[in-house]
Amino acid sequence: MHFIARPLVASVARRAITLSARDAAAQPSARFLATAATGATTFTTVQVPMGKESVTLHSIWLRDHCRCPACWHPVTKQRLVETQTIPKDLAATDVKQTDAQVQITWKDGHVSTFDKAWLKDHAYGKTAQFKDLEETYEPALWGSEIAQNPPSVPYDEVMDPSNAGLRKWLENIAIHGFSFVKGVPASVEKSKELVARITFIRESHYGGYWDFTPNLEHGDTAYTSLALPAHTDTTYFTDPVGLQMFHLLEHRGTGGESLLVDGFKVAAELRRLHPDAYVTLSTTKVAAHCAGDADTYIYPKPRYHALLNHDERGKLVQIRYNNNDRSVLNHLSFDQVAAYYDALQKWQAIAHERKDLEYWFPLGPGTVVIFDNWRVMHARAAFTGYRRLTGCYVNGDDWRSRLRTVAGVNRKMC
Ligand SMILES: C[N+](C)(C)CCCC[C@H](N)C(=O)O
Ligand SMILES: O=C(O)CCC(=O)C(=O)O
Ligand SMILES: [Fe+2]
Repeated sequence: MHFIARPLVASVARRAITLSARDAAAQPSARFLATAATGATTFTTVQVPMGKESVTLHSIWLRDHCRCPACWHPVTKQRLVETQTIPKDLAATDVKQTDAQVQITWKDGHVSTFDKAWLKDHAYGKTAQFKDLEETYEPALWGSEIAQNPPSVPYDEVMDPSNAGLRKWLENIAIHGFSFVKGVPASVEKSKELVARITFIRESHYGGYWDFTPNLEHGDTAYTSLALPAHTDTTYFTDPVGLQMFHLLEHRGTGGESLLVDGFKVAAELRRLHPDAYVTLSTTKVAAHCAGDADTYIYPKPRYHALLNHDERGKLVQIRYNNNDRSVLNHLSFDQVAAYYDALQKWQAIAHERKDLEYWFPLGPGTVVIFDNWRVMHARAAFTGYRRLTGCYVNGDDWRSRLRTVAGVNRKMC
């Protein structure tokens, strides 16, 4: 009986667990927020002519999005209209259209003029709510084959003020999740100048541009000569760092090779092979900490986060995984703990044991690597001897902003 029941119980339990993991993710507050969002309030609407067709939009939305210079600052692209002053029963006294525009006269005399192209982009309701109108770079997932042609840009091209090389460097990161820069003068100064082509460095309790050896200067295994398994950094920050850059300036000893693994590829494999585990790692939230220094004890707020994180359209946008830095599991139910470890080990079997997903390479003076810490995991082989690794962090928002500006992405989402 015991043996026969086990698979049945396990599968039912797993289904229940998956559901409860989902429930656990949809905390009461999320459920409350969902109902609150549908609270009924009546607003007047305007039938906006769009050529032969028309679209029904709320008057308050139209007035709130008025683009006249008194309502929307033409330079700063900031709203000036005070939304709270817009009456719920605001009525339009006249609506006129030309080929390219629609002009609405409100009963208070204010006139709002909209480009039809803008309205077409942003009119909500019938069409899908979440539109990303700006150019986005589709990730190209990779495995060990990336070694044949790793994304790289020569140093002097990145430093060229034309920004063509900088754009290539940033597009490499957006598409492949990482890029080398070769021919970098082997100094901290020149490495700092290089990263400054993107933007400012993200300071942390590790400092700004770090330059370290295995001397336990900080209470973290990165400051030892131990091997480090594939991970993303700073899972204990509320906002894990966006980029990480390494420039190994000196190593007198053996080992210490670097590894990159495409976390999005690992996630795609997990989804293909173990969809339940993908859901569990997308909905079960765990904690992480940084507590190795006497004067530092960091964990995020809110405290718990999933390993796989998606945007509002369900697109995977962030891997948050560092098994060494994960905190004690004391907030899950008995069954959720089992489901979590089952899913985690399925993730780890792909992330840590699939040679076909590993890209090992040697760092060294002159070779800089930079990677998207929200997507690409990094690791290090154990090493001996004196090893001086330098590098820095960069905020995710700031490197993505720099890419948009050098790529001339239009600002349709303002
Ligand atoms: C990069 N640097 C050596 C400064 C810090 C390393 C921090 C390592 C930490 N366990 C984490 O994963 O975030
Ligand atoms: O020493 C290395 O090559 C990298 C160590 C590491 O993971 C880190 O510093 O974040
Ligand atoms: Fe790391």
